[in-house]
Parts: sequence; structure tokens; C-alpha cells
Amino acid sequence: MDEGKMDENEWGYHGEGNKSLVVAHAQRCVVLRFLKFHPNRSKASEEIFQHLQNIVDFSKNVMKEFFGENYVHSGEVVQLPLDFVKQLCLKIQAKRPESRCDKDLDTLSGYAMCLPNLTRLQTYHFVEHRPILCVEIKPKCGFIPFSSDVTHEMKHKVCRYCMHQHLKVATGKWKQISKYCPLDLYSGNKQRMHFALKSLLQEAQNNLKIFKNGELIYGGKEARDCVADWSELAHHLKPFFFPSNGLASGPHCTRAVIQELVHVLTQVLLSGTDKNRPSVWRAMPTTQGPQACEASPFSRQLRFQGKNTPEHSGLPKGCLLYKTLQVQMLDMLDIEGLYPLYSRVERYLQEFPEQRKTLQIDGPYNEAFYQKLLDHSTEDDGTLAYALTKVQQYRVAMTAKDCSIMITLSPCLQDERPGQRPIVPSSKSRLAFSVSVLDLDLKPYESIPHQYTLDGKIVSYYSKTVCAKDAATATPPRFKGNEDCTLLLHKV
Ligand SMILES: O=P(O)(O)O[C@@H]1[C@@H](OP(=O)(O)O)[C@H](OP(=O)(O)O)[C@H](O)[C@H](OP(=O)(O)O)[C@H]1OP(=O)(O)O
Ligand SMILES: Nc1ncnc2c1ncn2[C@@H]1O[C@H](COP(=O)(O)OP(=O)(O)OP(=O)(O)O)[C@@H](O)[C@H]1O
Repeated sequence: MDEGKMDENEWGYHGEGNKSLVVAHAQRCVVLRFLKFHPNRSKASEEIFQHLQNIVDFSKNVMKEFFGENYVHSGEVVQLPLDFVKQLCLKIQAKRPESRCDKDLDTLSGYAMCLPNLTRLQTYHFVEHRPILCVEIKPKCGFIPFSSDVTHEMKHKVCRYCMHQHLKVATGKWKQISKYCPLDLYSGNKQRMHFALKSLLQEAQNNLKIFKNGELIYGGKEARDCVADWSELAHHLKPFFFPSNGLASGPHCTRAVIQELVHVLTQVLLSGTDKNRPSVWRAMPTTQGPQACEASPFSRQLRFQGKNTPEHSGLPKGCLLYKTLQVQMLDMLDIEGLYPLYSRVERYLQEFPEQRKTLQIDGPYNEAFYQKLLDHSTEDDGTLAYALTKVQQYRVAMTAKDCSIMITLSPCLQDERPGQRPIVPSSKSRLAFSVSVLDLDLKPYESIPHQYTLDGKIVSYYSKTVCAKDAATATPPRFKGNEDCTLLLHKV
């Protein structure tokens, strides 16, 4: 990219989260990712440069080690002409969702990250002009805490995502409770995974987006606009799954296309595409803690039918979901066990603020930082070193609990030989695919007190309202017998 010759007309709004805003180049497969700040709370240019460089370093030196080289795209920091950034900011403003406009794009520093456009990422390095579909999933935390420091019994039964849904609906963030439960997606059991993916398609919230040729076609909407239109989605997807077009339109076609999508995504999520050296770090047993969440409609339905816990087939070790779960499990103590250790570090820093740098609280995120994360011991010897290791592991785990997985699918060429690139078969077509992970920015040390408070709020809201109502009516809180749970009946 020639930073000297930037033209805002070549870039368009692509998406944003809470902390960054992304614009995509119209022709080339690159995006620019800018930081966002509350009005009048921007930082000095040098600080922004350092922050972005830290994101790149953390991704390169830490997350690539955990996830494997092929899944992670670290990008680079670029300096852009201020005039370009200001014009770009004006150009995209009207495209931004209202709920994200509490923060402004940083137009003062001129720094941004340049990354490959993962919604158009082809497995070959040169640009291809083949249609491409991209499914972005933000799977959230896939395990129930196994720590003995957990004081709320409910946290051993119901996962954080399912509990949090109730608080989110009560505060108006979303209109209705999703049937998606991360534990179903991470179960490795195809039936449960199908159910989880179908639930995401029904109620995408901010956990699912679908892009076609780099354009958002599904999800990514605000609460008031969240209506799942499967027939329109199926219309977009049909050429990928039924290329010879032998399928009539209508509800039958919609169902068939959605089913194909769910099947293909499950296969891709269970595949291991990372061919690199095996990771040196010792993984946690993924069987720690309960294997299912009591609030998941899938589990509830089984219990309704008098069956015990749903099947947990386990994830294959090479797949991205497995790796994500492993990193999430660096949170071994839960926020309840972690918070006193955070307080220990905090007391030390109050007394010796100049030590912040030595302790690598704000970086550098280098090899030494990574090595310290590999210590899995949970025996507190009362030292600062122990507390610091757990705090840093927690921050990394929280990052993995909030990252997104990008899956791209593009039709295979007729004459394409197997073995050239990973291919997933659907019943009527073959699709080349790639899998990547994004949003791997290390969670700030300062967010730990917020995590602690939020955790308390989530559990107490769920216990007080949902469980109380549940007990009073003896009806399951998220699933009534007659609700649509059709995938349960579908044999795989
Ligand atoms: O705490 P959670 O689980 O609600 O996660 C936050 C996300 O909300 P979600 O529940 O996914 O809708 C939240 O997503 P939204 O802004 O709601 O789309 C952010 O990702 C936030 O991260 P950060 O503070 O911007 O670094 C996330 O905060 P962290 O907890 O990851 O710091
Ligand atoms: N490299 C990329 N290629 C294509 N799209 C991207 C890329 N990076 C980000 N995006 C899109 O932009 C959106 C916002 O990016 P990102 O998740 O990094 O924002 P964030 O503010 O850090 O998120 P959060 O709210 O989790 O803090 C993503 O959901 C994704 O759709």
C-alpha cells in the first residue's frame, strides 16, 4: 500500500466493534482498522502508535504461538495522511450504526492497522475473481468455570453467555433471548453444533455475520432491525450450495440451503487447517467442568425427554475451536479467584508505580511475555510473581473469549485437483475454505474490576429473575416444550 497516495473514494465502511472501526478497499483485499475513542478522549499520537504496535506484537508473539501461524493475521501499523483520514471519516459517518456512534474514529494520530480483508481471503495469495462467502462467528466462552473459587452455584451449571442473555434483553441491548449456547458449539458433537449454528442464524445478535464478496448480507444489525430473513439469505447462498440451480425456490429451498450451510460450517469448524509445527504449550484437558449448560435449549429438550446430559464428542485437537477453547481455559481461577490476585498486583503497583514497565503490564508483548503464560500451576505461594502470571493469563483468556472466527468459502474449479487447498464437500458442490481468527487485542489490565462487577451483576440478575420465575412456574426459562428445536430431530 502506498501511504503517500491515499484516496478516500477507494475505501468503504466495513464494520466496527466497541473499540475499532474497519474500512475496506474496494478492489484490493485489504482493510484499515482504526481505533475509536469517546469524543474529546483521544490520546497522543505516540501513545496510539504504541498501542497499535502492541496489538501487532501481541498477535505475532503470543497469539500465533497459541493458535498457530495459519489462523492469525497480525497485519502492520501504517501511517496515513491526516487529510485522507479526515475525509474518510466524513465519508463513512452515515454508514455507521447509531449505537456505535458514542465513539469517534481517531482522525488525529494518522495511525491505523493494515490487515488482509478476511471476508475476501482466498487461499491463494493472488486475487481471485471467484464468488466468496464469509461467515464470521463470535463464539464467546465455551466452558463452564471449574474453579473452586466460584461461590455462586449457578455458575457451575449455566454458562456465562446464557446467563448474560437475560441481562442483555433486560437492558434493551437485544430484543430476545438467543437459543445459542457456546457449549453446544464447542461440544464437537455434530448434532449440538448444528443446533448452535442454526440458533445463531435465527438470532444473530453480534455473534454472527455473513458477507458475500466482502459485503455484509446477514447479521450485524442493531436490536431494532434484527429480523432473520432466511429466504433472502438462502437466495444469496443458493449459487454456492446448489450451483446447477436444480432447486425450486420457496420454504423447502430455504430450508435445504440453510441446512447445507450449517453442515458445511460444522465440517469446517471441525477441520484442522493448521499445517505448522505443533504448539509447544501444554494444553488443558478440555473435559474440565460440566460438558453442557443447563440453560441450553438443546440440553433442556433432552432432559424433557428423560435423557441425561447431551453428547460431548470433543473437538479434534487441530481445529480452531479447540485452540480457542484452550486459550480461554487459561482463565483457571474464574474472575472470583482472580480478583484477589489482581488486588495483590494492584497494591504492589500503588506502592511501586515505576514497576509497571518491568512487570510488562502494558507490554512489550514479546517472547518472554509468552513464556510466562505457560505456567499452569494453581498453587498460590503468596508471591507477586504468581499473582502477576494469573492476571496476565486471565487477560489472554478474556481475549480468546471475545475473538471472532472467520470462515471463507468459495466454489471449487471443475478441474481443481484435491490437495491444492482445503476443500469441504456439500451435497451438490465442493467449496474451498479458509479459517482465521480476528480481534485478538489483549484485554486491558484496567478492565479486571469491571469484569468482576459485571460477573456479579450477570449472576445475580439471572438468579433473582430467571431462576425465581422458573421456580414459580416450573417452566424452563429458555425453552418451552413446543418451541422449535427441529434440529434435534434431524439425524446426522
Ligand atoms: O463482557 P462481554 O462478554 O459482554 O463482552 C464484551 C462484548 O459484548 P458481548 O457480550 O459480546 O455483546 C463487547 O461487544 P459489543 O461492543 O457489545 O459488540 C466488546 O467486544 C467488549 O470488548 P471490549 O471492551 O471492546 O474490548 C466485550 O468485553 P470484554 O468482556 O471482552 O472485555
Ligand atoms: N481483517 C479483517 N478483515 C475483514 N473484516 C474485518 C477485519 N477485522 C475486522 N473486521 C470486521 O470489523 C468488525 C469489527 O472489528 P473488531 O472486531 O476488530 O472490532 P473491535 O472494536 O475490536 O471489537 P470488540 O467490540 O470486540 O471490541 C469485525 O466484526 C469484522 O466484521
